[in-house]
Amino acid sequence: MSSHETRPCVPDLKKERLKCDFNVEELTNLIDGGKEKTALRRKLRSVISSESAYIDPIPPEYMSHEDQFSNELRKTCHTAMLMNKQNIDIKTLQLSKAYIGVLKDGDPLWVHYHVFIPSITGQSDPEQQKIWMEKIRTWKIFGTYAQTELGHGTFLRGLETTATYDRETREFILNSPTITATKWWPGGLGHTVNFAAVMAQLYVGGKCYGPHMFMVQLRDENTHESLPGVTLGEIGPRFGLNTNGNGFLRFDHYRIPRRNMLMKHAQVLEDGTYVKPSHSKLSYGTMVRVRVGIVRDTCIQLQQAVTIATRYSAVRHQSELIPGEPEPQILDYQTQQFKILPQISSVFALFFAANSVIDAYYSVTAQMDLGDMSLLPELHALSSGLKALSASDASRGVEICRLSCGGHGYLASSNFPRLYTQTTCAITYEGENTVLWLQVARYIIKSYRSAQNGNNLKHSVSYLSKQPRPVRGDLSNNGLLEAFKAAVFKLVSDTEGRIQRVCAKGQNYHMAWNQCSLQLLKCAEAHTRFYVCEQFVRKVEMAKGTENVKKILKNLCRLYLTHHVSVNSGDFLKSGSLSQNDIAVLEEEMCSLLEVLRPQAVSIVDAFDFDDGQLNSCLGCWDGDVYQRLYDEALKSPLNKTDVPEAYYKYLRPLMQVGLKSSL
Ligand SMILES: CCCCC/C=C\C/C=C\C/C=C\CCC(=O)SCCNC(=O)CCNC(=O)[C@H](O)C(C)(C)COP(=O)(O)OP(=O)(O)OC[C@H]1O[C@@H](n2cnc3c(N)ncnc32)[C@H](O)[C@@H]1OP(=O)(O)O
Ligand SMILES: Cc1cc2nc3c(=O)[nH]c(=O)nc-3n(C[C@H](O)[C@H](O)[C@H](O)COP(=O)(O)OP(=O)(O)OC[C@H]3O[C@@H](n4cnc5c(N)ncnc54)[C@H](O)[C@@H]3O)c2cc1C
Repeated sequence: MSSHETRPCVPDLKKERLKCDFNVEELTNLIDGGKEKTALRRKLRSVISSESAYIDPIPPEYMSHEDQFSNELRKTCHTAMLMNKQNIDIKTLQLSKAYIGVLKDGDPLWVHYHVFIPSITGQSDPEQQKIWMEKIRTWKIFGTYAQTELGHGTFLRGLETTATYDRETREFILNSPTITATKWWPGGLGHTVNFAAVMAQLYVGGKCYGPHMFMVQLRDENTHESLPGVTLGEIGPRFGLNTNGNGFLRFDHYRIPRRNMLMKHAQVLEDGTYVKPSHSKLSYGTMVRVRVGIVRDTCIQLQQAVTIATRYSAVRHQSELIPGEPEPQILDYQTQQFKILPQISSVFALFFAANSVIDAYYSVTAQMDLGDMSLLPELHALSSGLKALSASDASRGVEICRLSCGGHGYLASSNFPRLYTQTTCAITYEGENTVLWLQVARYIIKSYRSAQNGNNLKHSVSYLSKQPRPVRGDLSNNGLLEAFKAAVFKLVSDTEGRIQRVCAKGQNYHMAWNQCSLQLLKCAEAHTRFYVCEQFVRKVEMAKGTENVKKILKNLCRLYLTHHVSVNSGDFLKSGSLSQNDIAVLEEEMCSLLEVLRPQAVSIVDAFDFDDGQLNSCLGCWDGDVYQRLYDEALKSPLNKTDVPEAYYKYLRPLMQVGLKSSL
């Protein structure tokens, strides 16, 4: 039973919480990664929530662009100070969910912590790390990751910023030769950071060696003024995340010492000798790491959205289910359950997938540190696929949750607009999704061809070694996983065959690839979906705990499988791995799972254990007092300060006084 049950809430939510048939705390512990982690998160949360510095003076929606930025910078700097004072590692805070809700619409130091620091630790040699990390630790250096330019974000070989080695002075000269070479987007670049890890084309002795990373000071450490040869600014309001301080940067023949090239993997020696890395894509390592982290971040954003939608759906009553009877909770409508419960199952699918890709990341990078690069392509494909799938599933999920709350979901005070802009931008940043899907497809097609040539495949693509033969009519979890394999195999073999046919007609391979790219996208998504399903099934099989928690996990897993079979039924039918009758049986099972899970829905989202401050939503509060909160929040609008606004006297009254001249 829920440990929160005694806290006051509206009768609808009380009734829901009384239906709970599992240990909510146990599920919370599972999601946190153990009892100790739950305790640590709550301890951190109590530190955070007792800080008056985190209270916004007015709702940020009513602040100017400048004030919003300043307010969030104030809070993020306060956090650094606070963690220092409390002797808490800031990374521990950020990796627990405790910090959620403090920063409302971005964090000017997010890229510093999550992209810049990993670049320094992952791309510089031990001596460089020692110097820079000490300055980072003592807050002398705040940095960003400056890669994207006005002209190119995706195609890194097309970047135009140059870093030319001057053997005489032993310096690199950074230059932005064109307008399109302007660095554009890096978080915090505008007015926050004083350093950047800059991706630039390395030139030595007139030869281009491709994109490499450089540590570049941009602002004076004392005055914070931009240094001569550096032009900086902010890029203006965005769709969301308006306080991330995204900026632009131009170099005018700006000189940095030779040792400011990040030299863990490649080096330029004093005499200009270029020492190449053991793998040409090692300088892209930061992106792999950040993509892995995005799976977890988007999962947490979806947790917030489903918590809001589920609680609201238990409180909201609308229409009649049975004529003449009282209006039911909207959660009783099957269509509403179908909006929300698959999103809850998605949270768990992403949660298990995030854990497995994080494990894979650490084991592959440990192997790479010993010089074995063989698993890098697998890690690249896995991290790219899971980043793309998690960002698009979470973003779609948040939007479905918003829609499930009707009109009130459209209010800023529901917090859906912010959750949506946070998840949808993850589709774009750190590798645009389509582009990443095509990277996954490249790996799958290459693997499939290798198998066709008699080689044995390993890891996530091993099932492409030979045609899977699922047992007809086996609709168990393992049976469905076999059906998935067969469906993906068919998609991949058909697509590869089509590429070959297009080539046979005289088209070159690259054009054939482009002509088949819609199918390639499908292959990539289906392969990654299969991976997520497999992880879900295996992790639930291995889960320890009480029977009732295991039952919840099993039902959610089954809902995830049946839902995705239903959505992609055409692929299963085409491959012959499932029959029409199988699909019908599974869809019926999916509907009964909605009914089975519905009474537990509120308690499952309670287990995500967000407090009201974190959800920041009138619709998702613990006590369900939705209508009073909506009303109170509306009263905060500056327009409500006066009965008759200034704009009436300026515009509406003169118009009303003139009146219509004719009766047109
Ligand atoms: C309320 C509080 C909220 C707080 C804030 C919340 C959120 C945060 C907000 C903002 C976001 C923050 C950060 C975002 C940071 C960024 O976006 S940084 C910029 C990221 N940019 C990208 O990701 C660029 C995408 N492009 C690429 O990754 C590559 O260029 C490419 C498209 C993959 C292709 O590269 P290219 O050099 O052209 O390679 P090519 O196509 O020639 O392929 C060669 C082979 O290399 C393989 N490969 C490519 N990448 C990698 C890699 N990373 N690792 C390993 N291998 C790689 C590729 O598959 C090819 O292999 P083959 O064997 O030849 O097939
Ligand atoms: C909120 C936010 C924060 C960011 N933070 C940073 C940061 O801190 N540092 C940084 O360096 N960058 C940052 N970026 C930039 C981000 O990484 C890029 O925007 C992203 O990688 C996409 O690149 P692009 O903008 O050039 O898009 P484009 O590549 O121009 O994409 C436009 C369209 O073209 C399509 N397309 C492009 N190439 C192909 C292809 N090969 N095949 C098929 N279709 C293709 C895409 O699918 C897309 O539909 C940020 C962006 C955002 C939105």
